[in-house]
Amino acid sequence: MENLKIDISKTLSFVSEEKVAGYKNEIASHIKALQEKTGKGNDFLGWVNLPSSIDDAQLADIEATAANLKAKADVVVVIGIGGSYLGARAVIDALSNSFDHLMTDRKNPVVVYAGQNIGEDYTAELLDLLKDKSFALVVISKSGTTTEPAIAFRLLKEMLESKYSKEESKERIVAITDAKKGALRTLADQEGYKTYVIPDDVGGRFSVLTPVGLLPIAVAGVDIRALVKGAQDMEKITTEEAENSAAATYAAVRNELYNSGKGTEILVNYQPKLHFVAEWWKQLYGESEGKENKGIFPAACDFSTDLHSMGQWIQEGVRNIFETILTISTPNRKVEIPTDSANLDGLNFLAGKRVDEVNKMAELGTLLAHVDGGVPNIKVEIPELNAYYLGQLLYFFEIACGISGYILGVNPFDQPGVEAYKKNMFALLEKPGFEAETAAIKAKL
Ligand SMILES: O=P(O)(O)OC[C@H]1O[C@](O)(CO)[C@@H](O)[C@@H]1O
Repeated sequence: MENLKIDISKTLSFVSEEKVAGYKNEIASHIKALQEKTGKGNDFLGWVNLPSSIDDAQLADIEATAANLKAKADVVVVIGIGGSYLGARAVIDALSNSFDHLMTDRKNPVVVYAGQNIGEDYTAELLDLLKDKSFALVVISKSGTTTEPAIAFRLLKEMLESKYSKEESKERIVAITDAKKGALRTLADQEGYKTYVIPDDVGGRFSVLTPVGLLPIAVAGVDIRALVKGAQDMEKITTEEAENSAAATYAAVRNELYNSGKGTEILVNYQPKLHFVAEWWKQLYGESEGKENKGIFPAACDFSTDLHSMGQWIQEGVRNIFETILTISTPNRKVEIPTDSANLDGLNFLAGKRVDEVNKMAELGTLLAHVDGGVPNIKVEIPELNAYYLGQLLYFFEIACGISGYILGVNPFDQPGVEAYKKNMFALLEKPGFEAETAAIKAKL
């Protein structure tokens, strides 16, 4: 059976193969440090062997809860932000019909999201939508105090409780949070909600394979067993192949590109369903590496859509970028381009070809043009877009991120910089306890 593959040949006119291979010894020691939990941030390494630790009972319990929510609700609102949101959305969007929300005759509820922004119109429109819908809530917050999901949960819980009895509402809320501490844990225990634990040693951006991701993904009807199996296999492959693995190669080449002045990486897809995989990847790499005034800036583009907006910049702008193309060998569906007798658009030369053949030539043509234009290209390829290969891909990016962060020399498992905006926001909102910060910030305005 084929596995995820990496091809770095189109970076090798920019960085030397010897230099990329030269990271191997260092990488071997970083993988050992991740496995043995001896490196920086070692109290947040629970994700490293997470796939292989997931057992049948855990999956069965999540599937049972998902079935319960499916039976009760037409709409399930997943409340969370950052790592408590992006993993679920990445997998659900990648594996659902592109027009899922318009599908009738459904087997699974529509999953919608809240608490990932503080847009008042978004919030009002969601509340309007839910008035006439049978709905349930999956609230996800490790800390239980993150402002965005806490506001959304307060509003949605109030609405749920006014629509159903208090007792029924408890059956329609699942909380995923810390085992012992935090506001959400306290509330969930008081109210008797069904809960799942976010392990202490798994940070938000590495939590997609915990109930944080698995429960919403199961609610959407995705096969979580196949997803976990893919991640387990990639864990095994990476452990066995270590410094010769695809993850090690990715970590090495992106660091070598960074050291040669390429400070921005654009994750490129040719399947719009992968848009949120890129959003998940952006948080994974951005929060892990962007610190101590260092780190590759993780950006993303959906091609060929964005070739008609960002293509000019990528082809001819500042030469400080490289691309990582996420490619799917074979699409799940088949559509052939028809013949047209008038041929006014001149496309009869494509008649009988599959749409994906055109897409693949757009991909190859773009790759060659961008490399000629001074943009190194890495290619990460999975055979098909399904739960199994997505599981491989998620773990591949996670382990490569850990290795890459250690090469960079930072602690890839903290995110101290995220607190700055929160502190200012609380000061501006005059949160009790922030009196000194309020006075200081008001003096700046
Ligand atoms: O699950 P919580 O505690 O609400 O945090 C959500 C997100 O906020 C952060 O702590 C900071 O953005 C992320 O790491 C995390 O994924």
